[in-house]
Amino acid sequence: MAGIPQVSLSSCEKPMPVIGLGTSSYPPADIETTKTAILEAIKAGYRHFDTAFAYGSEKHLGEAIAEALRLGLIKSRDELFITTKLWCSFAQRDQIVPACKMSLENLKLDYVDLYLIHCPVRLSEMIQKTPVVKEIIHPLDVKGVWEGMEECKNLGLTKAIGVSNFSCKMLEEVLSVAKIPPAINQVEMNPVWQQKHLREFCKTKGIHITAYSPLGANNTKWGDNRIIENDVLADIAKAREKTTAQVALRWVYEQGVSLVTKSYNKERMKENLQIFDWSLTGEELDKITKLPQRKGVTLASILGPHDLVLQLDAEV
Ligand SMILES: NC(=O)C1=CN([C@@H]2O[C@H](COP(=O)(O)OP(=O)(O)OC[C@H]3O[C@@H](n4cnc5c(N)ncnc54)[C@H](OP(=O)(O)O)[C@@H]3O)[C@@H](O)[C@H]2O)C=CC1
Ligand SMILES: O=C[C@H](O)[C@@H](O)[C@@H](O)[C@H](O)C(=O)O
Repeated sequence: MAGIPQVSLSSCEKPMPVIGLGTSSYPPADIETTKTAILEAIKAGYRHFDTAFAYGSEKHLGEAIAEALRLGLIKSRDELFITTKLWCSFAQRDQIVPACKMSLENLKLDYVDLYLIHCPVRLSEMIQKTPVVKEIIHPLDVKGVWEGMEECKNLGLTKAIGVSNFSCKMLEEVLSVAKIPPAINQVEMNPVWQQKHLREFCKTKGIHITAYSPLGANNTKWGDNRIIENDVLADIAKAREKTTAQVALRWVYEQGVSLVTKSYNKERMKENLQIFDWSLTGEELDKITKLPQRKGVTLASILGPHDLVLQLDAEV
């Protein structure tokens, strides 16, 4: 296996491996399954893990890290790049540092490498089960929330801060108040949702993009088989003796972004790492660029089709 390339982020001294293992599983996996998968992933070479308060996988990941250290799979926690996310129910100035500390407690870590605002809305109730009723959805107080995120970084609770599911418009708002600009915007991106406009915008602002659901989140309630069963990708895969998943992941990587993809299957997680010692031809890239575009994960499909949510979806 070729080594995993790394990318440097703004305002962060630690580089990030360009591929990370996602830990949002459907249906939510139990602790043993998750721990076993993460340990297998570490053995396979993964060093970057993506979790969120909302996934309920922080504790599982924390236990897996502790076990990996006990087993000597890694010598130090510093060898890992760990991302977690501020849930919308804690998206208020004075709740952010405590929410970050709660995640660190779940993870049994002193710091995370990256802390992201999960979604550009605030929920006025502690709720993890979605969709939610419209009365509890509110616009984000961008200034207050970003100050809270900056405080997390200044306190050393996280090495870098960023956002997720933010449009160009929302990013402009963050940039207009930020002392520390967001290092990352984590968004859905794959061959059928290529995010050209957002990518161009982020490039000019020095914000790195991480692609989530690069395989279209097949077999989850928020995704489908539009990538895994895409004929164009399948034809390229056949001709190149790769899998459709590898073609999709390689395409994402070749766009200069990083990616987080989830597999708890030992063979598939290894398969997903085998994308760094070959490349797509100009003709193959061209065919993929021309694929019809359709957003898969909308905020409305998660939070419910409420006015504010639909408005935010329309901005992306
Ligand atoms: N910030 C945000 O709002 C969001 C962030 N994320 C993050 O991104 C991560 C990845 O995105 P996710 O939505 O999980 O979707 P992915 O596109 O990574 O797809 C995951 C699904 O694909 C399957 N799979 C994995 N590898 C292969 C393969 N080689 N061939 C066929 N099927 C495969 C997995 O099943 P199996 O395990 O059985 O292999 C799983 O069902 C999440 O886990 C989460 O950490 C995701 C959504 C939103
Ligand atoms: O309800 C569905 C799931 O929890 C979904 O909201 C999350 O997995 C989200 O897509 C994410 O990963 O950030």
